[in-house]
Order: sequence, then C-alpha cells, then structure tokens
Amino acid sequence: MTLSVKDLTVKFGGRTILDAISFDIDDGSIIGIVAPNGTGKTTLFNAIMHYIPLKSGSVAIDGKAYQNSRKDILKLHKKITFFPDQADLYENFSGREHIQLYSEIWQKDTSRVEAIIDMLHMGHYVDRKVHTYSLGMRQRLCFAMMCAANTPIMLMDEVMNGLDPENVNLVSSVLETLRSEGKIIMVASHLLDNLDEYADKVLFLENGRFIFISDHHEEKVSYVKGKISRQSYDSLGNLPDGTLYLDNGLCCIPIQNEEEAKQYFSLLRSHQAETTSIGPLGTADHYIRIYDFTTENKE
Ligand SMILES: Nc1ncnc2c1ncn2[C@@H]1O[C@H](COP(=O)(O)OP(=O)(O)OP(=O)(O)O)[C@@H](O)[C@H]1O
Repeated sequence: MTLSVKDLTVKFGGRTILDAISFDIDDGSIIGIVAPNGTGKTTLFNAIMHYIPLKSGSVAIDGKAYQNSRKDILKLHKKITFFPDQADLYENFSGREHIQLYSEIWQKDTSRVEAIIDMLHMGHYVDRKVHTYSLGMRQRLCFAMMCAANTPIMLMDEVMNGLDPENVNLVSSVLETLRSEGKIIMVASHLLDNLDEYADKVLFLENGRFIFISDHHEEKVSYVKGKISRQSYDSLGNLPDGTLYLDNGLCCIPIQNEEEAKQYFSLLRSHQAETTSIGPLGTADHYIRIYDFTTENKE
C-alpha cells in the first residue's frame, strides 16, 4: 500500500500553511513530522483526513485519489485513522467501552479487545469511567482505540503527550510492532530523541514545505560532539569543513576515522567540553540547526 500526497496546499485567511506538499509513503514505515508549534503538522493531518475540504492537491491510496464527497471520505476513513482528541472521549463510558466501540465500527470484531488492553497494560483501570483517568491514562486509551480500529494508515498527532518515560517506551515498541505488520504511520511529535528510536525518516516542516528529511536508513556522517561555551569554541582553531556550533552550545565536529575521533575528543575535553559523545546528528541536533537562525557553521 502507498499513501501519496500530491501538491497539497492549505491556506487560512490568505496565509499559506501548506505549500504544494508532495510525498509518498509505503507500507511498513514510520514517518516523523517535526516543526515548532503552529507550523502546520496538525493541518497536514486534517487535510489528509479531508477534515479540511481539499481545494488544491490530492490524497491517494494505491493510486486512487479521494475527493471531498461524503462517499469518498467515508471510504478514506476506513483506511486512515487520526489519533483521537482526548476532549472527544466519553467521560461516562469506560476505557473498555471505547476500545470495543472502535473495534466494532472499524473491524466489526471485538475479539482483539482483551489483547490490546493487555498489550498497553491498561487492565487495572480500563473498566473505570474515563472521568477518573489521568492525562497519561487517557492518552494510552486514545492509542488503544487506534490499535482497535487497526486501519492500514495511522496518523498520530502528539501520541506521546502526557506519557511517562515507561509508557513512552511501551507505545514506541507497539509502534514498531504495528510497522512490522505493514502499517503506514505518521507521527507528529515534539519528543525528538524518541523519534530517533523508531522513525524510518523524519521530515522537517517550515514555511509550508518539508525543508529537510533525515533518513535513518542512510549512512550518516559521524561527529564528535560536546557542549562548550562560545568563547571556547572560538579558540579551538582550525576545524574540518562541516563543523557546526549549534545555538544550544553543542559543537559537532565531523570525523572520518577513529584517529580523528580521538583527536577532536581530546580537543573538546581540553576546552572543558561537557557531555561529549560520538555519533551522527540526531533529530534534536537537526532541529536546533534548522529552526534556530542564530546557528553558525564554522568555515
Ligand atoms: N481552522 C483554522 N483556521 C484558521 N487558522 C488555523 C486553523 N487551524 C490551524 N490554523 C493555523 O494554522 C497554523 C498551523 O496550525 P497547526 O495546528 O497545524 O500547527 P502544528 O504544527 O500542529 O502546531 P502544534 O505543535 O502547536 O500542535 C497555526 O498558525 C494555526 O493558528
């Protein structure tokens, strides 16, 4: 299965939020979408779902484009689900009733309900009414509802919101299981390091377009990284092309081999660098590089 978005443009009151965006995603993929607040991540999901009527561009699954008609939208929603909004939960229903409802509507089969509850460790609270749930409990319920709908394409907006580290790990591992079952999953998230753990690619949105794609399957340049003051950085002397000094004080020096790694590691340490490490640039590093306009590259 392939989800194809072509030339998608969305404007609100003359302001362009998405500017002729195009991409294809094949099954068995998790794609992260990152950008600062208010950039257009949710708008992209709303447009794919046709919650916003498409005026320009198309959304197709396996080459079939879906129009704005009620009939087409119903067909589309059988294949794609959007992470439920916590505000849409029924306060006087139990978690189990929500999971059953989603299973009935999308799959006409409730046989997986118990397995989903076990998988997400919800057994101790799922029979209580939703109005007694904490933020994290509600979030896990919303995720369980998506698992119950079990559509081939899943749009996860801020899926990790309000989850503690243990539950972030749990939901991350379930996302990986869903990918291995062949799902297409898009995750808009501000948990940047977490995306590095499971996303196949991370797309960076700015001014209505994806301006950078970090492909986790491509071979990456390795860097020696360390946090140092601007003053210390300026006194480091000649550094290789491609060295970055990010606005959070992280100095990233590209290395070709172990010898260079040792050389620059010692150099950073001798300049009182904190938290030195070696590795490729992660999503968080790219985020600072891309969205912080005071970032400089050293010649
Ligand atoms: N229905 C709407 N009418 C007018 N403007 C809207 C509408 N929905 C969103 N916007 C605007 O579009 C821009 C993008 O909003 P969107 O919710 O897509 O951002 P986001 O990247 O998901 O942000 P966040 O990280 O805060 O969730 C914002 O400036 C927002 O105010």
